[in-house]
Formats: sequence, structure tokens, C-alpha cells
Amino acid sequence: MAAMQLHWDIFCRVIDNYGDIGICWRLARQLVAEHGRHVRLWVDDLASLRPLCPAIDPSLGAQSAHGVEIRHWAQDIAAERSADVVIEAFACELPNSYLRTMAAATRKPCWINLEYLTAESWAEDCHGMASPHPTLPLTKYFFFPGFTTKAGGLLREAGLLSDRERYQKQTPPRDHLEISLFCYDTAPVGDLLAALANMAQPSVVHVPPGKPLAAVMQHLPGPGPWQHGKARIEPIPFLPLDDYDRLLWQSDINFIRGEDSFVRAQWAAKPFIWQIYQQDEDAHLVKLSAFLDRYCAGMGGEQAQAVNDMFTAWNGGEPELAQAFQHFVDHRQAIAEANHAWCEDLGSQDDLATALVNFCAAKV
Ligand SMILES: Cc1cn([C@H]2C[C@H](O)[C@@H](COP(=O)(O)OP(=O)(O)O[C@H]3O[C@@H](C)[C@H](O)[C@@H](O)[C@H]3O)O2)c(=O)[nH]c1=O
Repeated sequence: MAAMQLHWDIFCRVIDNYGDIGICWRLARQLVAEHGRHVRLWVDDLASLRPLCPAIDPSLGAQSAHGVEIRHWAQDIAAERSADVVIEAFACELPNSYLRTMAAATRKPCWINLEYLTAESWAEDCHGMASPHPTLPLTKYFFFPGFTTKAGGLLREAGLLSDRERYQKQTPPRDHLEISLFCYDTAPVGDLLAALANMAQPSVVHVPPGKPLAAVMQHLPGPGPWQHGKARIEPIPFLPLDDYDRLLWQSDINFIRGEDSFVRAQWAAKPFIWQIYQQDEDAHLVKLSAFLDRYCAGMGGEQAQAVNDMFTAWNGGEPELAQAFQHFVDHRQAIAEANHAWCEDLGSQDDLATALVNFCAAKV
């Protein structure tokens, strides 16, 4: 048997928001729990991990949670040794001192650049590509998450889908719509609130703190909760990672954003509306449409139109939001069924952690 790559180092630089750390933390936890790896997670901004994992103390240079060794990535890190596998998340650039330790190792580590998720087909072409370091005896591999077996999969814990199914079976039926609203403050939240206020069906909207709540407060007076026509709008605390999953599972419609909550909404197998993270020169719109092409391919024409219109309106395009949202709600049963099939299909592929473990093992 080839030597098991036991020691893994994951480096995460927090750009903004929670996506980078959410993904790295999730991956680290899973490598420990499901693959028996020893993982050190190096994070430059520990305060951003705290909301996802309240057990940690951001003032500590080294600590452990869920079996993961969490290290503060300060200016110059002192790593006694390099790991067998080194994950550089989202091209965060490894510290020079660490790179030198890697280069000096007798058995060179498997060095991975974990990339952002995109449904664009070029990502499948670039998945697994090697990039030799210009001066050091090291090779970096590009690892792309993705929606097909040609890419590196999506983060999905073992047992996640069965836990979700069990949980959803216990959720009692109700007359109103349960909605979770996780978005950026650039989303047309005022238009959504107006649409919900005027809908025939009552709704309860759960709003996490930060940008979603700030966006709501631009349109409603005081700190909330609010009764706004037919809609009850409720601020909620930021939930630890696994509690947030359960919110997605129990909601009828999830507004999600960025990358990690976007993936979690797909595992929830409920209708969701994605606000994509904005990029320069509108690069994100190409990414949005690449996802819509794949995701809607298995839907009927009317549902696909409703999903396309709502995603486009929510990301600042035409048509008008109130109309797109009504259309989306009208089709939500059929959209939910399509989501189920989409989720089953994705769930039959290797998850990202498994794909990564196998990929690295093959590079030894
Ligand atoms: C609302 C909420 C979110 N979360 C988690 C789910 C996710 O792991 C995380 C949010 O991450 P995302 O959904 O990816 O959205 P985000 O906007 O916070 O992160 C973004 O950061 C940018 C820098 C990246 O380029 C984007 O791709 C994206 O990842 O927060 C909770 O744990 N509890 C909560 O209550």
C-alpha cells in the first residue's frame, strides 16, 4: 500500500465575508472526521471563523476544534515541518519560509491550489493541471470543484443527504412560506419585500445579521421584527455551520449567496435563489449563466424560465423582480422536484474531500 498522506496543511486568507473560511473549515473538519487525516488549518483572520465555529477563541495562536489543529497565520509562521499535502486555498500564496521548508523535504508534499467553484467548462479543462515552481523543486496542481465528474466535486459530508431527508420528513406541513434570506446588500431586497407583502400567501422571512439585515433595514423602520403586509420579517442570529444547514432544510425557499451557502442550498434540495459574488467587468454574469445552463437543463420549459428570470432579476437584470418572484413561487413545487433530482445526481458523484484525497494519493 502506498504511504498514506497523513498530514495536511490548509492555508486560508480571508478576503471578505465568510466563504473562504467556511469552505476551508468544512474541508478541514471532513478530512479529519471521514479520512482520518491530521489537519492544521492556518487562518490569517480567526475572528471570521468564530461565528461558524463558536468553540474557538480568536486570540489563541494554536488551538484545536473538531479534531482540527487551528493555527493563526501571522506574518511569519513557524512551521516545524511541511505536511504531506499542502492546500493553498484560492491562490492565497504560501509564506516563503514554508515554501522553503516544503522544498527541503525529502519527500516533496503534494501542493494543491484549491480554486473557486464555477460551472464554466474551462474549469474542467484546467482541473488537475500542473504548474512547476520556477525556481524550487515543487509542483503545484490546480484543483477545481465542479458539478460533473470531470472536475473535483462539491463539499458534501458523508451522511449529509440522509440526515437531511430524515430532518425534512419530520418538518410539519404549514400554510405559510418559510424563507431564508442570505444575500449581499446590493440585492433588490426592497422589491422582494414589497412582493412578499402583497402576495396572497403569508410568509416568514429569516434574516441573518450583516449585509442581509442591513439591506432589509434600508426599507423597514427600526430594528425589527416587522410585519410587512403578508410577510413577517425576523432577524435571526448568525448560526453555526450545521445549524445553518437545518435552516436551509426546513425553508421553502432559500436565498443564498457566494459559494458555500450556494452549495449547501443544493444539498437542501429546496428551491433556492442565488446572488452571485460580484466580480470586475461583470465576469460573474458569465459564471451565473454557465450555472443556469447546467442546472436548468433537466427542468421543464416553464420552470426553467421561472428560475432563469428570478436569478437574473435577483442579480440586477431584467425582468422586474415582483413578477419574476411570483412566477417562481407559482412553480415552486415543480422546481423543488427538479432540485431533488439535481441533488441526487450531484450526490452520486465523489464529494470534494474524497476526490482530493484520491487525487493527491495518485500524485505520490
Ligand atoms: C448566514 C449564515 C451563513 N453561514 C455560513 C455558510 C457559508 O459557509 C458561509 C458563507 O459563505 P458563502 O455562502 O460562500 O458567501 P460569502 O459571501 O460569505 O462568501 C464569499 O466570499 C468571497 C470572498 C468569495 O469569493 C465568494 O465566492 C463567497 O465564497 O457562512 C453560517 O454558518 N451561518 C449563517 O447563519
